Amino acid sequence: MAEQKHIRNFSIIAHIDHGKSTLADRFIQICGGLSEREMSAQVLDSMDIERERGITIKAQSVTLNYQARDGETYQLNLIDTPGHVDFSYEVSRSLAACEGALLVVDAAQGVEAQSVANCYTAIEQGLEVLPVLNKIDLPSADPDKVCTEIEEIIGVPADEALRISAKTGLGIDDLLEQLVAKVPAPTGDPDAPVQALIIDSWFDNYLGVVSLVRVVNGSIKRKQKIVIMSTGKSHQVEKLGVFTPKPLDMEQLGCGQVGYVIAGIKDIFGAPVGDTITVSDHPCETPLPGFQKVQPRVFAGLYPVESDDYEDLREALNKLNLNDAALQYEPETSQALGFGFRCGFLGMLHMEIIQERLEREYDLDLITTAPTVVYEVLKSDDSTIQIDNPSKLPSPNEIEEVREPIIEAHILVPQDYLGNVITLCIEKRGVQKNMQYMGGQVAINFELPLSEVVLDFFDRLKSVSRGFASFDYEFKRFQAAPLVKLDILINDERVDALSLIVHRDISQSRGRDLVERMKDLIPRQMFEVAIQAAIGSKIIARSTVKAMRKNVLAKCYGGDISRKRKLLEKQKAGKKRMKQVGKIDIPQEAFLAVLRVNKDS
Ligand SMILES: Nc1nc2c(ncn2[C@@H]2O[C@H](COP(=O)(O)OP(=O)(O)OP(=O)(O)O)[C@@H](O)[C@H]2O)c(=O)[nH]1
Repeated sequence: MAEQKHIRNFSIIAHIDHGKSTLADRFIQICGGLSEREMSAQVLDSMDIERERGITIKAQSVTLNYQARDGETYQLNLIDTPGHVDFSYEVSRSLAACEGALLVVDAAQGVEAQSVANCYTAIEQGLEVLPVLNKIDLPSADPDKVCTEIEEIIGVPADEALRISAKTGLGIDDLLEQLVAKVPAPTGDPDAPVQALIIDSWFDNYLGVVSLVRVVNGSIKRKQKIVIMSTGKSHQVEKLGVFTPKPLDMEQLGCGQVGYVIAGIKDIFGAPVGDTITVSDHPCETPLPGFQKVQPRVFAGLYPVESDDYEDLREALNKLNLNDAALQYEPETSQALGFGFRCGFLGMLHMEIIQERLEREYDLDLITTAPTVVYEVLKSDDSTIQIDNPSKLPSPNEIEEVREPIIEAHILVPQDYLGNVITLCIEKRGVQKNMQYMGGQVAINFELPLSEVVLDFFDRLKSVSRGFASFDYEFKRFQAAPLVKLDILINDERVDALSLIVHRDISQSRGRDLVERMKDLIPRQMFEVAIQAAIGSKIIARSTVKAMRKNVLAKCYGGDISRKRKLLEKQKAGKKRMKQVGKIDIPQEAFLAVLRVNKDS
């Protein structure tokens, strides 16, 4: 087991695509964690979806042994952090297990808003931050300029920043040396009562709950009785060890180490993230501080296409929630969609990922309603309520005012695209707060309604700046605005799952766009379908889906039953991700039509 003074716990902070995974792979290669063949796939991104989307979502760790130039062998624990703006809360979680962080900046792209935010988190948590310039092999790399940016925008000295190429391997040895020299060893007390922080937990069908922990004080041994402090329950440690990145079982996890603990916990809420583990024969008195609870910002309804899948959906959400504390859900019923869950997410990417995981890992077919933010409503009786579902907005005579969430966006953009970005923010009802020129980049702050940001702001920002602008945001306050509820009626029935809350000034055009788009999305039925948009009792737009001319079954002449069944099955397959509302089949796309309307308006 490594001596405490030879342990280095660190994370890599980087904006998406700046090369974090490539660098991690390079470390693993140099330290001999995997064979050439095993290196073929990037190892830190462990979930399928991550690999496909090329983004890192969940915190993972890898333990490496590095033989340094001073002749000593160091144990390097690399804790992975996600790079997308939706997941910044997971960054602070990973950083809590570290003494140092490598701030990796693409030497051709320069500093981006997300890495600024994450770097501040690292500094706040008292970590030693080492700036590193990556992709130095690219002809477009401008390391001097990027060094200036790091100093001006982030405010960390960059004169000793190493210039590396994670791709070619240039400078990686020097970087490992710098890491060992500058990142401090963990300071815990090996003789104190055990305190281990749960950084991540996930559910394994064979092993039960697997937790990634950072041993802060004392040490945990195999077979020992541990206690999960929040539940007070004790369990015997069956296995513990480190990821190399393959799991490597050990006899004990020493003070300062990061590794996994498996203690036969079958209850999926048995070892929550942020909780403290101690041992039963000599327990500690107080738990570690844990993590701040995160607030979901975007809400949507998730409904099984087949109502029989409801319990499976609940079970799947329970399991996902174990290592994704940001995911919130509670049962909800919709007149149109039946039984489902209202789920809270950090942002749109988070929502898409959860939906994909539910469908892929848990084999569920789901309908998602259009995402919405939380509104605060001051009612005429002076009470205040928060609503996360537009259909719950009280009727206008009960409402004194409706308040929407306002965020402050911090945007970094090269000067050439500044005009486009400002135009976009103003279109999204933004109010400019601040602007500062730094090197070739401009840092601007805008206050924006969150509802305008969650839908497509990120994509639009990328497209108007050719991918160069980056942003980060924080919640500011609720603010009154003239907001109204727009209802959609299908054949005179109000479909609660299609209601949305919009700004009064654009409600007319939004309603018209929406019914037009729905007309194209709802397939023809045996009868005419009228689609209407209404505000209160006033109809503001209407469109019609014409009746279908032919009946598929008519072809069967009522005779051949097997043929008929085949046709029906074919139809059923085509019906996937459709929901029958009344007598009408509505496809998934129609529920999300509002997202696209937003893009064009
Ligand atoms: N030329 C060059 N390309 C690099 C270098 N390092 C990484 N890349 C490339 O940059 C792209 C992004 O690298 P990744 O390592 O996947 O980026 P990442 O930061 O891990 O991205 P996330 O996992 O989404 O956070 C890949 O196509 C890499 O091959 C480098 O030093 N030089």
